[in-house]
Order: sequence, then structure tokens, then C-alpha cells
Amino acid sequence: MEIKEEGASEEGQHFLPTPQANDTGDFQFTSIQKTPNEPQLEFILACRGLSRPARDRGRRPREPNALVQVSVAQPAAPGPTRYASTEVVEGTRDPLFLTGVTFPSEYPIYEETKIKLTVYDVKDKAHDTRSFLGYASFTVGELLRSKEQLLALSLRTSDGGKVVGTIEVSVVKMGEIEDGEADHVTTDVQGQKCALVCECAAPDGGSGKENLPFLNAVLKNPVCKLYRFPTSDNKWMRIREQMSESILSFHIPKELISLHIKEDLCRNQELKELGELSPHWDNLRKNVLTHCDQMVNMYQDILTELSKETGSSFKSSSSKGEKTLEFVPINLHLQRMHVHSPHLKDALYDVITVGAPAAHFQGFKNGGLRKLLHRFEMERRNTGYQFIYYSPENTAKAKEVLSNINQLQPLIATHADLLLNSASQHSPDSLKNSLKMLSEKTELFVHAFKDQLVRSALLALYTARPGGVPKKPPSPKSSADDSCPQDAPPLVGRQDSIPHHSDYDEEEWDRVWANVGKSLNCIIDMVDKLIARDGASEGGGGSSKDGEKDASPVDPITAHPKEDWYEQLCPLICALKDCMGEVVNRAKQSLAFVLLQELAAGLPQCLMLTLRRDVVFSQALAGLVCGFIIKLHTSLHDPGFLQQLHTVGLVVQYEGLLSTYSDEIGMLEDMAVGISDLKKVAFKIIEAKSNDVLPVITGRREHYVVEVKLPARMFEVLPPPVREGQLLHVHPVLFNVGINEQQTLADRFGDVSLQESINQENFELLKEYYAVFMEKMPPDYISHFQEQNDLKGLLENLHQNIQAKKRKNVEIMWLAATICRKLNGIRFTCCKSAKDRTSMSVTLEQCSILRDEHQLHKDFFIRALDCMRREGCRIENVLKNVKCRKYAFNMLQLMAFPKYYRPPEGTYGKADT
Ligand SMILES: O=P(O)(O)O[C@H]1[C@H](O)[C@@H](O)[C@H](O)[C@H](O)[C@@H]1OP(=O)(O)O
Repeated sequence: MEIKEEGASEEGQHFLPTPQANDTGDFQFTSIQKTPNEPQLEFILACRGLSRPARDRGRRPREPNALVQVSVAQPAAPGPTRYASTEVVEGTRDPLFLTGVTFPSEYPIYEETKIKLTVYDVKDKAHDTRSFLGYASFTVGELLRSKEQLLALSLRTSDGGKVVGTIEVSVVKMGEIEDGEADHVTTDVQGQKCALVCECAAPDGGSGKENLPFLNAVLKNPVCKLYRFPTSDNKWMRIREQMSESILSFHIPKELISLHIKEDLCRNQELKELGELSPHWDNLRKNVLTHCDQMVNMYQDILTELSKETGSSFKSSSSKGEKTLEFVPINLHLQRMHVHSPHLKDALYDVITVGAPAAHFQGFKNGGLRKLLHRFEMERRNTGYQFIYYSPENTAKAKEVLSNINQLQPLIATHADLLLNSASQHSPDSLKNSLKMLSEKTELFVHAFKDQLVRSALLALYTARPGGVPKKPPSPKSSADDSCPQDAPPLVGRQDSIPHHSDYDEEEWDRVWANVGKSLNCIIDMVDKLIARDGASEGGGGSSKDGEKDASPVDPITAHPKEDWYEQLCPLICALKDCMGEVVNRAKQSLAFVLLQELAAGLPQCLMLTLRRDVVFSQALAGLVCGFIIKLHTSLHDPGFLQQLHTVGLVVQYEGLLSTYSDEIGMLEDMAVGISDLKKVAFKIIEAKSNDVLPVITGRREHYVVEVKLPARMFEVLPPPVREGQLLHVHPVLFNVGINEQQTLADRFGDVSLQESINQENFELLKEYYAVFMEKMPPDYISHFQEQNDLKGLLENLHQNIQAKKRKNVEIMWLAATICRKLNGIRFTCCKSAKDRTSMSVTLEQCSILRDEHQLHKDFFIRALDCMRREGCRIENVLKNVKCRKYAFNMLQLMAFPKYYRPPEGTYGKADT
């Protein structure tokens, strides 16, 4: 029988657990014993004595090119579902397959579950033309109960008559020592001889397995693959590849959009509360508010739409242009390789794969953020006399001061009330403590306004009021008046305080502002006096330990009647609050006016640019939070890592594969800004108080804090500064090397300067991080790193490669990734969709790691690469994105790719992306 399975025939078939597989109706089935969070069952396959395929007319008989297809039939479910497939082993009757089968812990599998193995002979790999050879089947229970958990089954023809060979199924136990166990089958595939010895070291106890349930709350729909590859000393290493989606793909964008809405509503309110403006400015404000309100409505609509996507954890590459999903990262996954090799500790290698953060809905006709922001700034500088130009730093400063005010004012009010509370309880200790807190916060408050920007903005606002003309020169500075505000001239009333034309007095602000400090000083003086007098009266009058008065006589000279502290302090606290209110009112208005100018001068582009930046940032942040949480969970037991986390922060390295040609230039420009904006993010680890472990974001556009929750038992192992809420920083770096045919065009006829400058700038950032790392990490930690890895040499090598300006210099990516791994950082790989080029790159990275760190037999490097690309997680990634198991490359594209980025025959072709 010959089954012609051209590539497209597999469309729509998938290898993931299906809901149908889960559906066992009312029957009770026997669960199999398993370690929590470990795969439930893993086995490897080999065939012996396969019959030769029927001879083609005029051709010599040949040995089979065998492939095994694995199907699963659930008890009580209608028929078998295709689950996995091995690679093709060419030209042998005794094929030994490197690709195994694994059932992740979530997969419904029972002793009664039936597994069918169908062996095909593949005549033409490129077109996947295969013919049926034979099949065998068994139940999971039979396999588990078999001697040494190994079954040797006869392969029969479809009518069940003729035996066409044997298939061996043997259970794999990752992590169990199978010392000395040897399988003397030898492979004779394309001259690769290898004695198969299954021998594994004990698993790494510190791999943080107990953290997995927690991680599973974030990671979803894992796809697992298993391989065995020979090492250079002819032993087996076992590789488990896992690819998981994350619910953070949707959760982070929702959190972020809610924050943007809050921030923008607050700003709109501040603009409304700017007070009376001259007609020119009033019209501008109306216009700005109309646009800003529309923007908020749009964010609200997007949030509503996203909120409907409950439980979603994946946005496919084909949805990248959808408006309602534009904040969601494309095709975000954790790509994990778990290596279990003889004599070495188990090792995990994680890469987050995600589509380049970019604004696909807005498009790239005019370029991406890097260019657009620069152009916008240039234009704004030249808007002429109408507007005062505030640099991006100044507008950022205005937003920061506004945000500080909004946070500090209520805090100070609370501390002031606590002070009064302590006063009414007449408790000296509590009074002192409350005063300390109040002083600290008030000092921060006063400090927040020590900025020339507030002063100049006040003047600008004054000129924008009806009839506002600055009065020159300002009156000379009066000598410092340190007396309490009660003694000073009465403070100016709130609304009337807005300076009108001729009465603008530049020093008025200094006085209003200084009044806050003076009010605080008065409170401090008063508290000191009250405590001193109280001490004196207590000392004189004597008081017993429990506060009751002694019966001893009172000294009539030193003793005061017990004062009412509340009454003494209340007016001073009211004065402080009034002064603060006055400062807040003025400062808020002036800074809101800075924002009004920024908006008015650039409408509507500035709002579109903000949207674009928000969209790109949201995609980048979702990936980062996912990477951070995974890194934290897998490294929690490493004290060195924890120290690094809070002393120097983590490097986050992005590998970009975008070309500097056509639309991808714009994507790269977006991506570069999105990644650089991640510097504004800090992480804080808090103890989870409920089952809700999803991270929470606070802050505003210029500064975000992501709170990551850990359950108590994990939280306890953190170093004290981290437990106390120290902010943890990340250091993002991006290195891009275009590899496809578009890059060939850019290299020959276009412009590669964007890629060159990104790589150069980011090299400087990486170097800075390395310097801080060397300076701050303890010498023993560094020498351990140094000896093993010679980081300095790697950095120099990276620098030389960047300087060399060679075409498609993929060495840059390998070096940057290696440095990141050695620095214990978080790795990302991105192309437009994280589907095709990314898959080539991560599989190459995985196999290179196996070769360089785990002694993968050098003759098996290409086979391992082909196995992973043909049957591994990444082809499943393609399938889930475009419903077709083909990488979207054509021959022409492949010819342009660097050699090791080309997928194996039959795995690529036209796909409707
Ligand atoms: O995952 P990508 O490499 O960005 O996918 C590309 C692919 O490289 C290219 O050959 C193909 O023509 C498509 O443009 C793919 O991008 P899609 O975003 O359309 O999947």
C-alpha cells in the first residue's frame, strides 16, 4: 500500500492533547503512577529486521527509510489520534530512532490507553511520499508491567497476517541511574556506528522541581518532545524539549492598559483643572482634551475586548495585524531544553521566543519608533513661537513630579493625622515615631519641587492666563524668613492665588514652597517642647511604671499641668496641610501646563506615537515578565543568582533576526525602542497571600514596578533586601543579524546602518553591565565565572565581530547568547513571527549547546538538528500558528540563509501565513 502524503495533507492535524482525548465519559480508568510534574510516560523506539520495501520497477532493491508514527486511542474514545512521529532513519532494516515519545503530566493517559505504532517507508523525503510497512499496538499497562519495561512487538501488515519486522518500545526514566545497562544494538546509519549504552546520572536536586506547580499557573499547553543522542564517548544523552504558552501574554497587556487608562484619565483631569486660560490656550486645551478623551475611549474598548479573552495564552502569527490584539505579544513561548547527560549534572536551557515587539496594526510605511520619535522631536523643536519647547527629559520630569505629588500628598496627610492621633493619646514614643515619618515624607515632598522646571512652568502658565504678562524684574529676594507661617504674612488663598497680569511675583512661589518646610519645623519645635515639658513634669511629679501618678509631692516650680498635646499641635498640622495644598495646587497646574504644551504642539502625532510606544512596550513587557518569572523560579535555589539579582540585576539579551529591508526596518525600529524602554521596569518580589499568583503592575509610563508573587516557602529563601521589597533591575540588550533573502538585498543594495548602530550601542550597554557585574559580585563568584568562561575574551570577540561589519555575521548572535548564558541572564529570540527563522535559530542554539557543553557526538550534530526541526516542538509551533506543518520558506529564501539555518528537506514550503 502506498500513501501519498504531500506536505499539505497534514494540515490541520495536530499532536497536542485534544479535548477528545480527555473525554473518558463515565468510565473509571487506571491512572498510572507518576512523579508530580514529571512526564507520565516516555519511551524510545527501535525496529529490527524490517522487510525491504517492494522494489520499484527497474530499480535495485533497497533498504527501508523508516519512520514510526505514534497514535493514541483513549479507552471509550472513538479512534486513535495521531500523537507523535519519529524522524526518518535512512537505509537500514534496523533503525534506531533518536526521537522518542513523551506524555507530559497534563496529558490524559491510563493503563488502558492504547498506543498504535505504524511504520512507514519514506521514498521521497522532500515530498514526504511514504508507503505503509507494518503496525503494532500495545496498552500503556502492558508496557509498564513488561519485564524491564521493554516490549518487543511484531510488526504486521494491515490485514494482520504477515510479520514484517519487530519494533522495540522501551520506557525511559529521566533521572534514574541505569548504571551499566547496555543495549548492544548498533546503528549503521550512514556510517554512524554507535554502541548504545543507557547510563544516566542522578537528577540535579536543585532544579527547583517543587516550584513547578507555581510555574504551571503561568505556563500553559506544553508540547513535549524527547530525544536521545549519542555523546562523543558513545553513551546516550537524553533531551527533553518543551514549549509552553503563557497566560502572561494576555495578563500583562490587560494590566498595562488599565494603568494607561488611569494615568491618562488623571492627566485629562489635571488639564481640565488648569483653571482659566486665555482664549488661544483655552481652544488648544479643548482640542487636546477631545483627542485625549478619544484615546482613553480607545484604550477602554481594547481592554473590554481583551477581557473577553479569558484564559487565552497565545496570539498566533496570523493575528498580528488585529487591532484588538495589538498589545498582545505574537507567538510568545518558553522554549526549554532539559539535558540529561552521563556524568554531568542535569541542565536546563531556556529561551523565550516571541515575535519582534512591533506595531503591526499601525504598519511600517513611515518607519518604526526609533525613526518616528526622532523625527517628531525635531519637528516639535521647530514649532515656532507659539509653544515653549520642553525637551523629552523635561516632559518626563513634569510627569514624574506630578506623580510624586499625587503619591506624597495623601501620604503626608495620613502621617499628619497619625501624629495628631499620637498627640491625643499623649504618647511620647508614638509621637516621636509619627513625627519621624511625617518629616521624612515632607522632606521628600519639598525636595520634589526643587526644580527649575516648576519655576519656569509657573511663569509660562502665568503668561497663558487671561491678560497674563510677566512683570520684570522680580523683586529682590528678601532675607530668609524662618519664622513659623502663623507669624508670616497670611498665606495666599487657593483660587485667588493664581497670579494675574501685573501682580506676578516670581518669588511668591519660593515663599509658598518654603512655607511647607517652615510649617514642618514649627511642628518639630512644638513636639520637642511638648516632650521636654512632659518629661520635666513627669520627672518633677514622678510617675510609676504603669503611668499612674506617685503620691510623692510635686515640685511647684518645674511642674506643668498635663498639657493637651492635640490642641497644641492641631493648628500647626492644619497649617502644614494648607501650605501643602497651596504648593500642590500651583505645581500641579504648572506641570499640567507643560504637558498641555507638549500635546498641543504635536497633535495628533504625539498621541499616535504614544499609542505605538505603548503597544510595542506592552508586547515587550509581557515577554520580559514571563522570562523573569521563569528565571526566578528555576534559579531560586542558587544563592549566587539571588545575590546577583539584587546587587547588579539581570541582563536580558534579545537576539533579533529581522532584516534591515522593507517593512522589517520599521519592525526593528519599533523593537529597539520597545526593548530599550524595558529599562524603565523594576521588579519587586512579594509574598503571595492567596492563590492568585499573577503579577501586578504599578507605576506610570516612565517607571513601572512589576510585583511578582511567591508563596511563603519560596519567599523565605530570598535574601533579606529582596524580601524587604528592594527593586530589582533588568538590563536589556538587543543584537540583530538579518539572515534571509531580504537581508541579502539590504547588504548589497540597501542600508545596514540601523543594525550596525543597534549592535554597537547595545554592545556598550552589555560592556557596562559586565563592568558593574565584575565590580559588585564577590571575587569567588567572579573567578568561578572567569575561569570557566573567559567572559572578557567573549566580549572582545563580540566587539570585533560587530566592528568587522561582515554580512550575515551570525557569530554575533552566538557570542551574545553565550555571554548572556554565562552571565546568568534571560535569553530571547525574535523574528517577525517567532515561527520560522526563530525556530531555525533556537534549534541550532540547542544543538550547539549539546555539542559544546554536553559532548554531543560530532557526527550526530546535523541529525540532531534535523530531528528537532522535523519532529520537535518548533514544527508544532508552526502548526499552531498557521495550521500547516511547514516552515514558510522557499528554495530561494533558503539559499540566502546561512548554512545551519536551513531546515531539512520536506519540512518547508509554501504556507499561507
Ligand atoms: O517567523 P518568521 O521567520 O518571521 O516568518 C516569516 C518567514 O521567515 C518568511 O519566509 C515568510 O515569507 C513569512 O513572511 C513569515 O512571516 P509571517 O509573519 O508571515 O509568518
